[in-house]
Amino acid sequence: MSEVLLSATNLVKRFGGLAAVNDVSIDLWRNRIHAVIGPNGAGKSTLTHLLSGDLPPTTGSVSIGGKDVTGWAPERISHQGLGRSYQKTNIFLPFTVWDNVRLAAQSREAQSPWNPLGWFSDTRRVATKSVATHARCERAIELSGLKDRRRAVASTISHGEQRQLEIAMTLATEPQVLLLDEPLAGMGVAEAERMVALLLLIKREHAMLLVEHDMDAVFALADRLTVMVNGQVIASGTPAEIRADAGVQAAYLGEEH
Ligand SMILES: Nc1ncnc2c1ncn2[C@@H]1O[C@H](COP(=O)(O)OP(=O)(O)OP(=O)(O)O)[C@@H](O)[C@H]1O
Repeated sequence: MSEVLLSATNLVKRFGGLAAVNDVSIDLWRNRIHAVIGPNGAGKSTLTHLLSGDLPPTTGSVSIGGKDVTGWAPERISHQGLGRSYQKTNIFLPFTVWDNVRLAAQSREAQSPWNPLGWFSDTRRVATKSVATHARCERAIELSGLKDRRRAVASTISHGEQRQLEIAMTLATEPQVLLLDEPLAGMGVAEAERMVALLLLIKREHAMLLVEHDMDAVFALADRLTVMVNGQVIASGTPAEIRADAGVQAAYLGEEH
């Protein structure tokens, strides 16, 4: 059954005189992908930072699972059920796929701030203690399609597999809501197709916000779209509604979509 897992209301983020996000409201539903599109500088990344707690909003509110999380720190919001991937990779390249996922899973349990190098020396002891962590890692790796690559060192896997690994690391924290910032960036056609299939699989159990410039992927994936320009929402609706919106065509999409 579909339900709203994250609700953002009238979010505003000002940087000095610039309103990078200007009165944006968005609901994320379980089993639905909500894509946010718009030209460079539209405010898409800033919006995801507001939802994850990486930036506090100037005004407006965010709730997750019905709980008001406005102004909470990112770690606390993560514990409330939000997972996010970043445009800039968080992968530790000298470590294996499995170790990266395990570190991400353990970040969920740690009391101290995120310090992966410190934890790494301790991982063997923690892993044997924590059957639940192990199971979470197994599931995240399997779901993200990396089962056969678990022992590979992250620096040796392909770019597309590294993006799958980021998804696995996010899933290992068992989020209800996923914020994905350009998961297809830099991918070739075959890698992009694999990632689209993966995201369709993952969405069944999650609410997902997708920021992505690859419009073929966006229109293949999104159940709803929000179009931002200069910090403001100029349109929001189904893919068919967005395709037919003359204002969106003029401002962003052009003729091909
Ligand atoms: N920390 C900051 N301080 C000042 N201005 C900022 C800051 N972060 C973002 N901005 C500005 O806010 C606006 C929105 O930026 P944002 O990165 O959210 O856009 P975007 O839609 O994600 O762009 P892109 O598609 O290029 O990633 C831009 O004008 C940007 O320069």
